[in-house]
Amino acid sequence: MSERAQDPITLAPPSVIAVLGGGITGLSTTFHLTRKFPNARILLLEKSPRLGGWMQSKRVQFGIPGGDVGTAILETGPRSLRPNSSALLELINLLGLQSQLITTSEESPAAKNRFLYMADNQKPGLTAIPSNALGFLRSQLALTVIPAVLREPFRKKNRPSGAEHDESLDSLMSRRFGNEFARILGSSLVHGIYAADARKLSVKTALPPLWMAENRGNGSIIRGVVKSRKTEYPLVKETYDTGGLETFLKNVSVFSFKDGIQMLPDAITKVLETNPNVDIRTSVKVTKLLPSTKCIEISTPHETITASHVVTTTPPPSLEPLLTSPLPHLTSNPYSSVTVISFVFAARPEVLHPPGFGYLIPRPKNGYESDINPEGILGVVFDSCSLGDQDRPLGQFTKLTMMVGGPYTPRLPTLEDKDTLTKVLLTALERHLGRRLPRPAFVQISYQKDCIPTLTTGHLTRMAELREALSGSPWNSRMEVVGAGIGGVSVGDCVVQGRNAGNAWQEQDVPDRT
Ligand SMILES: C=Cc1c2[nH]c(c1C)Cc1[nH]c(c(CCC(=O)O)c1C)Cc1[nH]c(c(C)c1CCC(=O)O)Cc1[nH]c(c(C)c1C=C)C2
Repeated sequence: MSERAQDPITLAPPSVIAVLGGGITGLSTTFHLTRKFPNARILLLEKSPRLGGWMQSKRVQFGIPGGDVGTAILETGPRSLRPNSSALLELINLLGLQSQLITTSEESPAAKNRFLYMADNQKPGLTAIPSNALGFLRSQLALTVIPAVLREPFRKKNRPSGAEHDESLDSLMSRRFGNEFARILGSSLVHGIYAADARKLSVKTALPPLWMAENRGNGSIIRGVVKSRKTEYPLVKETYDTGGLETFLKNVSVFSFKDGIQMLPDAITKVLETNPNVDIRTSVKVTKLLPSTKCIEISTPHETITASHVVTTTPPPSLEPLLTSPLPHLTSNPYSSVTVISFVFAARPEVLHPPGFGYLIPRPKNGYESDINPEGILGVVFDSCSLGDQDRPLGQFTKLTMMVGGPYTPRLPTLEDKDTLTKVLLTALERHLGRRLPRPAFVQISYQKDCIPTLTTGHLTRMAELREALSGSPWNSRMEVVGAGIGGVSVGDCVVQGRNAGNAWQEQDVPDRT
């Protein structure tokens, strides 16, 4: 592929598009751009040697009693997907991945049973989060949840001045349901999705239905939930080519693929590799982006590439140092780092833990620096319950994953001292599960640095300002900035951003501002 944009005049469709970043957003972007602009040449640049970003699955082998060998898929990033994103289902359909799906039914214990580990309790232990109102009556959480929910509709409207446009999830939950409710349920939810502190997360970005329910209910979330929400949703619905996957996944809670979640980026890569208009380059570090009226020059240590258009999918903080013309708010959001520890035990799951999704640990009463939960454990996923079909021999061993870090500063041995670290974490796991555990047959530890952005209060306003800056000089709408740090952290959010990338270039190009 020639490095010069063939037709870099304004009012022309993109001729050479550079996509920066080869994670799920970059791959989805490239995939959809090839469909949108079949005549454009597309260059995908990734700084690391591999594509797929945080989606990384590995099949490991280990000994099981009787001298046999077991095999299991271990994930270091997202491990399962929810069927609530039409863009994701469409991508799976277009890639022909249906036959590779493994699913967890909504009726299975993995979907129904979720637990909290209440580290602050006098007798700490796992507590089930009830799945219905009746369940709460008998739950340990009854005293926190039931009065809070019953009282909420009668609490005065209390959104404070200064929070008219956004506030943290913790702040909204505390105002409406009380501090304990927010600490226990709000913090756990945010640990499980963002590995972050709910006191920093923008509720309007992360949980817009909650924010809208309060508006609709004239100050009460419960009243808002009960009230019709017809008027808030767009009347025109996008159409997605899902090939009937919605029906196939109708009663499915989560799903993955036979060889793990990495099958998704791998399948996109395979399709792109056969497209003569696509050039994928890994281990290429972009050092500078220089916009002009007609193109954007992309510098790497070895060459300068001229693109008519650019989509950058890398984390916004890593985009900032590349820019010769600054863009606002790229460094506004902090990122969470998580240590992911996968354990495989040569014992059946029902012997080691209750059937279910796993458990989350709420923020300690005295904060993240307190002595409660010194290991900084955010939660543990019982993978065998939802993803056991990936492994052999079926049902004969237990796979679970512990997540550590996020807003905590874990007091733990270093990663280099794997044996001691494993021992400390196993002791904590035994404490949580209230039982002795056998020696693990396999342990994998991986440190995921800056893997999830915390989209902090005011995020949506900042992103509107960023878009505004990109539409003006010198970028003139030639560059789009997308990805988890911009448009949402779920895999569905990343895929939909890739699907929408370049939509503005389709209709018309920007007027010449020279
Ligand atoms: C590395 C740890 C991660 C934690 N959260 C995420 C990662 C990669 C990202 C994430 N997890 C969930 C979502 C929402 C998905 C959606 O709404 O469609 C996101 C963006 C939910 C979730 N949390 C856990 C699981 C198994 C899932 C389902 C999706 C997935 O596989 O990621 C478990 C879990 N994740 C984290 C913790 C601390 C945790 C504990 C039980 C952090």
